[in-house]
Amino acid sequence: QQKQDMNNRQSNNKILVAYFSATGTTADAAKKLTKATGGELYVITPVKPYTSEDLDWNDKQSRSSVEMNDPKARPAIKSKKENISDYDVIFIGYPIWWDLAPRIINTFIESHNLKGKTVIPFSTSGGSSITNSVTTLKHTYPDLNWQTGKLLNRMSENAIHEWIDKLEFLK
Ligand SMILES: Cc1cc2nc3c(=O)[nH]c(=O)nc-3n(C[C@H](O)[C@H](O)[C@H](O)COP(=O)(O)O)c2cc1C
Repeated sequence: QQKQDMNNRQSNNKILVAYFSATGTTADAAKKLTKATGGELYVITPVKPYTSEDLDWNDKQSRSSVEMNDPKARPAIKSKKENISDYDVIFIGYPIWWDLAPRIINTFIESHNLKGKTVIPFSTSGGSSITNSVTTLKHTYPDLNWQTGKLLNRMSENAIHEWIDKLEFLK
């Protein structure tokens, strides 16, 4: 039955799993999600990779601190996803930074036309919930069709499958 569902889903929706990951945790979650959805994986790559110094949240002058303190910061991305118009459903994954999505997620969203698509955030964190980051994204981009996001901390492939199977808009 599950196999059947997957096949139906693939024929009805084209799914993209786009993510940014600085240290690999969100990348792992994105790969599991890709398997569970039958979607295509897409890495949001910064032109300038984040070093461990860049990620030092104790340093107010670190790159991540400076970017997150500036709502208008838009770190450049290496490339745009071609043919984004082909996709119906876009998962967007990111690590929680200061209770928000990293600014590079804004760069990704603003570089592509996501209007009319179903957009589902997912993230990993050190313990914070995804809620505030999703509220902020919804507020910043009210014209997009946002769905409730999910924190995928330490989630198994099976648990991700269970979540996916409950999403009506994927059916
Ligand atoms: C600059 C920075 C800020 C962070 N802020 C938070 C936070 O507010 N809450 C939290 O739970 N974790 C926070 N974290 C931890 C990351 O969300 C967590 O380690 C995440 O899984 C990293 O994902 P990645 O390996 O895909 O980059 C922060 C990490 C960094 C580097």
